[in-house]
This record gives sequence, structure tokens and C-alpha cells, in this order.
Amino acid sequence: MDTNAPMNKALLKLEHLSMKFGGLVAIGDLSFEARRGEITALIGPNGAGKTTVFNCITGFYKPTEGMIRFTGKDGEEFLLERMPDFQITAKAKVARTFQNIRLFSGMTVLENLLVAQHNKLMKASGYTILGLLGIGGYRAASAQAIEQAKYWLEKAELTDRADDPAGDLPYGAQRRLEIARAMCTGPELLCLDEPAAGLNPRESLALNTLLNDIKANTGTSILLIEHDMSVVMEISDHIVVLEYGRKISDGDPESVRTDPRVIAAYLGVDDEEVEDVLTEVGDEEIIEDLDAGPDPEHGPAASASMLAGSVSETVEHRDDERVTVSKGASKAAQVEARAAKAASGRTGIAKASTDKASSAKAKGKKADKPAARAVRPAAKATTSATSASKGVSNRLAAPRGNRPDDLTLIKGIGKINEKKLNEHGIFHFDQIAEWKKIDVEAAESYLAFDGRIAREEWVKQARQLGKGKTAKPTTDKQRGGTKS
Ligand SMILES: Nc1ncnc2c1ncn2[C@@H]1O[C@H](COP(=O)(O)OP(=O)(O)OP(=O)(O)O)[C@@H](O)[C@H]1O
Repeated sequence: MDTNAPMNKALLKLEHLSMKFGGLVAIGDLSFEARRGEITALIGPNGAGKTTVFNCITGFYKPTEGMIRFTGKDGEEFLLERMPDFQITAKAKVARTFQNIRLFSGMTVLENLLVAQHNKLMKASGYTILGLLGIGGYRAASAQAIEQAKYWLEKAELTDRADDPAGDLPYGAQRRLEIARAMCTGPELLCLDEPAAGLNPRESLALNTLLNDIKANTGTSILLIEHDMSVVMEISDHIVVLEYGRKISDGDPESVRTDPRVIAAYLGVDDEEVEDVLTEVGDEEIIEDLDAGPDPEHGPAASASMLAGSVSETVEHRDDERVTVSKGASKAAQVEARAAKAASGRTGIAKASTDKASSAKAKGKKADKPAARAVRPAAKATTSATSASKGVSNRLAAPRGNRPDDLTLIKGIGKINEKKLNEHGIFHFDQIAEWKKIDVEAAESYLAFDGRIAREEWVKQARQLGKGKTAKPTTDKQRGGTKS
């Protein structure tokens, strides 16, 4: 692989990209670039449009507007939005992995890596039987393919499992195998869709090592969608943040993690992510202020952001569905509005936020939260609303024996979601372990998730955890019963 191509120059440039599904603007006027030799992360709350961006880059979707310019290492330019997906892989050398693992699970680990090089081998065979029998370049190409596979087996720490069926590997190892398989195609750009999803800390570390190794030694650039902030902040050179399909922040990890628009965009969506940002920023008062919702004096106007652009109040989604985005739903826009309003003498958003947080405290109450931010099809929302009104079927008034389980041991549940679950009468692993589809829908509704509980396999995790329970001290609130 060529590691001599000019580094830090734009390899991928998205220019005013938009993607609409019916009336739903999944991506709106998005521009950013990914530079050669760097790891660029694309982050944002659920439904922000990250996967849609990937699908446009890799040719799964044709964008409604805009350009995707890709400059190869020899200077050749490709307009990806005009190319069919197989050419994007073969000519521009863009490889990707998916949110859900897509390996040949019945094949061995090694076979998966060799199959990835099928196109290269077929080309070397000249598509003739003589070629396949070893005349011409096939033999050399096949030896090279094996070397390549061995190299990536080692890098992915999978040499010992080379002959095992891929489906038998632990989850984290399967993730690394997917990346190794993509690397066997010799990509210039590797697009990874949530590679750390469902990994334990040890597996996350192994993933970080692998990605850093790719960056340091191969010349392959990486575009990464990831919710795990420890991975994003640790390995990214450059982060682009989306909210409702608009770019709200773009910069290095340091500038992005302290950007109040970013913190705001994450609030109320995914408590783990919020907690991570909170920890990074270390200012509870800013968070309290952002969580307090729109400033009633200022009004939840359309975004004042040059970056975020306006958020439509109501958009249509295919013919039979309708999606509503609440007025003022963009929290990034709320932050900007407050920043603009900050009186003279205040030196920045942090000070403004602190002042407002103090005044909210002084009034002894917290402003209403803005309406739920998740954008989802009406049909689904209706089902969820029905389920939510019933609630989960096995809720309790209080934890049994005043000893709730530590639900944060379920990967995907942070302190905020645990609190919400407790408020809805869920305290124990066995309760979650028994959830049926309707219960999952009800829980998703009040946690404002869309498919995440199933994706993160909470029910399965709860079953396993139920076998070796971990209890934690009961709070007064929990002893006093629940709201639902
Ligand atoms: N094929 C499609 N048809 C209709 N709407 C779609 C389609 N694909 C995506 N969307 C909508 O576009 C919006 C952005 O979705 P997308 O999957 O890109 O978000 P995301 O940021 O990747 O979310 P997540 O983090 O949950 O994976 C969502 O409102 C989604 O419902």
C-alpha cells in the first residue's frame, strides 16, 4: 500500500450534500472534508443522518443534491455521487463496514480474508482456466493474497483463530475481523459504521489499537461513525458533528468536546454520551442550563446558527408518514440563541450558562424540557405512544427488598437511563429479561430510543446479569415508589 501519497490533504470532500426521503431532510446542505492519513469521526445523536452520509459516500443512496469529491493518491478525481457502488469500491477504493456485522459466519476467519481478495485474484487469473492453474500472475497474486491475509490476521490479533468459523468468534473479534477483511481490499478510505458498538472495554482498546495501527502504517484514511466517546476522543484527528442532518460542529476533539452546541445536541438523547461529554467538560452548571430547555423570553425560534441552519417544524416522510420536529427541538440552536443573547461583560457561553443556571436555581424550579427530539416515522411513534401509555407490563412500585439491581451494568444503560427506568418501575435484571416486544416498545418510547434496546441486546444482557446479580443501595426516591 502506498504510504507516500500527500498526507493531510483532502481525500474526501462533501459539498452541499442533501438527501431527502420524501419530505424528510435526512441530510441538509452538509459540507465537510476528510483528510488523507487522518481519522475523521462523524458523530451525532440517533437519527442525525450519519449512516445516510455513509450510504451516499458508498453509493447505496444517490444524494438529492450536492457533490462528493474523492481524490485518489495519484491525484485522480472521482465524483462518487455519479458512480455505481461497485465502482466506488473497485476504482475509488472506498471500503466500509456496517452497523450489523456482515461476515461469512460459516467460513473460517482466514477464508473470510481470502474471499475479500477474490476480485484481485480473478483479475490475476485473466479469467481463464490456465490462469487459475497457475500460469501467468495468478500464482504470485495468490501468494500475495495469503501474505496479506496473514498480515491482517496478526494485526487484528486473530492468528490463533484463523481456522475457526468466523461465527464462533467473540463479538469484539468479529468486529476486528470485519475491519481486517475490509483492509485486505487495500482501501484508500475505510468507512466504519459504529465499530465499537457492543464492545467491552478490553475489546474497545483492541479496536483503538487496530485503528491507530491502520492510520500509522497503511496510508488508509478512516471515516468513522461512533457513539462511544472514549473511542472517538481517543483516536480521532478531526470530528464532524451532525444534528438533524445539519453540521453543528467541525474541528479537533478538544474544540468539539467543549462546544456547547455539541453538548446540547446530545442532551436528552443518550445518557451515556451526555455523561461522557459531562466528564470531559467537567462543568455541571453548563449542563444543567442546557438541559433546562429553551429560554422562554427568547422563544424557540429557528436556528440562528450559521452552521446548523434552520430546522423545519414539520416535514413529510414518504407518502403515508409524517414526521414532526418540535419547534426549538435543535438544542444546538438553543445554545446559540442564548449565546447571542448573552449580555455584554459575559465572556462566553460558559459564563452565560452559569448565570442562567444560577437564576434557574434561585427560582427553585427548572424550565420545562423541550419536546422529545427523536425524529421518527409517525406509524412507529403511534405504536410507541400506545405502548408507552400502557407502560411495560412488569413494572413494580418499588424495588424488591429495597435492593434494586445495578442496571448500569447493562451496556447501553447509563445513570440517566437507569433513573428513567426506575421511575417507570423497572429496578431488576429479571424484569428486563422478561420483556416482550411490546415492553421494549414502551421502554423505547419513554427513553426516546429507536431500535437501540434490541440492537444493544438489553434483554439478553439482563438474562445473563440476572444469573449473577449485583445490587446497589436503595435511594429514598426508590423506596418511595414510582411515578408510573
Ligand atoms: N431509506 C430511508 N427511508 C426513509 N427515511 C430514512 C431512510 N434512511 C434513513 N432515513 C431517515 O433519515 C434520518 C437519518 O437516519 P440515519 O440512519 O442516517 O441516522 P443516524 O445518525 O445514522 O442514526 P443512528 O445513530 O441511530 O444510526 C432518520 O430520520 C431516518 O428515519
